Amino acid sequence: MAPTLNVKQATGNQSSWNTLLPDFPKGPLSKYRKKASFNWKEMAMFLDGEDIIRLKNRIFSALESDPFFARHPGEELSREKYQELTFLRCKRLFEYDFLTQQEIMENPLKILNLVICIGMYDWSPCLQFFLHCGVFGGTILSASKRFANFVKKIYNMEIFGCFALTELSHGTNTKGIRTTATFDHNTQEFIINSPDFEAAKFWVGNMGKHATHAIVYAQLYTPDGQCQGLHSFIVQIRDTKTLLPMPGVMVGDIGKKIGQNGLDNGFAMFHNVRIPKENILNITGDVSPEGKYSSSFTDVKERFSAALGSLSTGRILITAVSATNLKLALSIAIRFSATRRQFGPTDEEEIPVIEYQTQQWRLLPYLAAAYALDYFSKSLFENFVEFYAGLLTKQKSQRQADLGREIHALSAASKPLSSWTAQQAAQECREACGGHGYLAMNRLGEIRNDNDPNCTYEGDNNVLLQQTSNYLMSWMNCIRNKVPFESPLGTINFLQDYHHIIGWKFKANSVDDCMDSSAPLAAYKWLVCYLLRESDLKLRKEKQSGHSDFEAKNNCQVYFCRSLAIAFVEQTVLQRYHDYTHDPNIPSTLQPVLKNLCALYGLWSLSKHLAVLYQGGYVSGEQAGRFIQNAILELCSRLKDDAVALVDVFAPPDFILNSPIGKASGELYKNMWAEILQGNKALSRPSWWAEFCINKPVTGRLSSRL
Ligand SMILES: CCCCCCC/C=C/C(=O)SCCNC(=O)CCNC(=O)[C@H](O)C(C)(C)COP(=O)(O)OP(=O)(O)OC[C@H]1O[C@@H](n2cnc3c(N)ncnc32)[C@H](O)[C@@H]1OP(=O)(O)O
Ligand SMILES: Cc1cc2nc3c(=O)[nH]c(=O)nc-3n(C[C@H](O)[C@H](O)[C@H](O)COP(=O)(O)OP(=O)(O)OC[C@H]3O[C@@H](n4cnc5c(N)ncnc54)[C@H](O)[C@@H]3O)c2cc1C
Repeated sequence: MAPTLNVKQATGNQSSWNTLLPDFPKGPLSKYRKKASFNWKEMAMFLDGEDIIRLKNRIFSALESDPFFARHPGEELSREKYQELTFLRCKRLFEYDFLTQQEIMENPLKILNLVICIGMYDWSPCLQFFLHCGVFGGTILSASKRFANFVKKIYNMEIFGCFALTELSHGTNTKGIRTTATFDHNTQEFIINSPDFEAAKFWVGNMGKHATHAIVYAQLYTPDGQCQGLHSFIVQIRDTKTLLPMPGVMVGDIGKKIGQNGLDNGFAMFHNVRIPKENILNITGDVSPEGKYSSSFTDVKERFSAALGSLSTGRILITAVSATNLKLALSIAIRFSATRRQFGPTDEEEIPVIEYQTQQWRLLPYLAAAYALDYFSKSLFENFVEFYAGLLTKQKSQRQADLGREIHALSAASKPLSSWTAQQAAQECREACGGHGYLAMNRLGEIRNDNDPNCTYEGDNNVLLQQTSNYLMSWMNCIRNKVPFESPLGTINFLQDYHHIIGWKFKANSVDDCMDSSAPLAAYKWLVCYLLRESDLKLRKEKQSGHSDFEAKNNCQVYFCRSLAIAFVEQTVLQRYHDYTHDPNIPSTLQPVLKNLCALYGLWSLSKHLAVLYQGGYVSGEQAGRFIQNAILELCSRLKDDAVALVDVFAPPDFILNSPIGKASGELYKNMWAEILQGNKALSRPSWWAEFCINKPVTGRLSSRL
């Protein structure tokens, strides 16, 4: 396995911890904080390092003291007001300019932390800012030097951008995109057209109300009438002085969504919109003044991959964004569970609900997942930084191409894993907080609804998983013929041992044998090899029985390729986290709890595949399954007293978390009560009081109309 994030952080000393990480107020959570097996400040310093903690503190305290970011408890904003406020907040982010180019160059992980910190406050301004600077700006920046003028205008907000790939009738199927860009060599322009309303660009973030420019994906037509496939173009859609639509552009807002309503998602139709020739993003191809098409990619498939390459950035970030939502939801639910008391062994004493086995089993595996996925998303981001550096320097090596494929395969499965885990966790956390979890002020509904589109945008989860299984299946020939192979990040290297691994059996003879992550890791390696073999066999059988490639692939998804992609990415996340937590350089004060988290994540994830493990003969007998289940319960019980400290490590300050039941003091009732009474109309008589008091209904008056 290629090196990932190293165990490199110095934890500093007690006094530096106290300066950067102030103590929490004393209160009902103190009891659990005292019981923790480790010091949460040491863990935070170890995981993030001093530099990142300083950055986080800088961002959080700027937002907290800025009136534009003030919270308004009890107030309900209209969608229009929320969109306006989101834009004002986005402008403030420009004014803060939290990261210099120098800082980004020195430590690119700071960008990820910037996204996470702003998103922890609210995803709407975060996405608005990132879609403009990162997706719109980043795509243009990596295209070629000829866009320097655009780049300047992007980063001083002279223009505002969006990324327009999806259309009303096509999203996932990018080959089906129907917007056209026809080159007119007489005027040296491209003419952009939407053939009909079903080809209108749709769902595009920032397009609804305010973006002035869009990266528009369209089928490129050269004057010889040839379609050269999907390419992207910079198209001005609104006047920068008036925000009115440009001639030939019909642009608008798609309406209220389930979440993220500060963000204006929009549609646009183009009618003979002319743009200069230079506005083609010449990443995969270009057109000469005479209208001749050229591309550095001879292979059409390779050109298509490169045209969609920028989508991997979003998928990697969404892996981290979802892990962040997981952390937010858990911070609230675990602090609540450690302070909420119901029932008890005696009539006198009620116990915190976290003491119940079911509550532990419902929450603590997600806590373990939060740690594992957080680590994975950061390590994948670091892999991506290497790839992006290659793109900027126009690397054309085989390694660069292989790295792009591997990162695509990993991010196409890590986005589904992370977004689904966060989605399920947000619901579990909501229920784990009982009725109070359903009160909007406690934020679990917002977290759940804002996380939801992570499962869909930047590629639907179920379809993306097919990309990962295609990648894995592509090694089958090498495996069959025993041809050596490896990948730049080494994530598939273990498949060289396929013929040996496929014969492995579950070795644990006791619960104790399962308590280290090496046990689930071995099982995962077998599971991936088994599912690979079964998927390959199934595909070949489907083809032999006369099905077309399309039908055969379609018939191999459920229980085969889909499970393969999920098992592979879980295995990869676990492998990386296992290597990390078992590194001898981890401080001895932190290693035991980190190892417990890793083992719990591995066993809990694996337990969802128990049926296949039995079906394929890796485990047999009643005992094996019982060992795994009992090990999960034992790890939950061991982690129970560490849980509050483990969320203290990643929970943002109260102002950012914005949940009375999740506040660091643990005074859940006082905090909720205070917020309820702040609601601006909580105690007032309703404006429609007379409808009850004066205008009484005449019972049965309308029955004759039925
Ligand atoms: C802070 C967080 C940011 C959040 C931003 C939120 C805002 C949201 C924005 C958006 O949603 S923008 C729109 C996003 N849209 C999509 O992601 C579309 C999803 N669909 C696709 O990406 C693709 O069409 C597909 C489903 C991946 C592939 O479809 P298709 O079946 O037509 O092609 P294939 O034959 O499978 O692929 C051909 C070839 O290309 C390779 N490839 C595809 N994508 C990539 C990529 N990104 N990078 C590298 N390579 C790629 C694919 O693996 C095939 O290669 P081979 O297998 O032939 O080697
Ligand atoms: C909040 C939000 C913001 C967005 N922002 C942007 C943006 O800024 N720019 C932009 O261009 N787009 C944006 N999108 C669009 C987004 O990228 C698409 O919605 C996404 O790619 C999924 O495409 P779709 O909606 O067409 O789904 P569809 O492809 O129609 O999927 C519908 C269902 O069919 C299933 N399905 C489809 N194909 C297959 C298959 N081959 N095999 C099995 N099942 C299949 C899917 O799993 C899914 O369940 C945004 C979407 C949302 C929700």
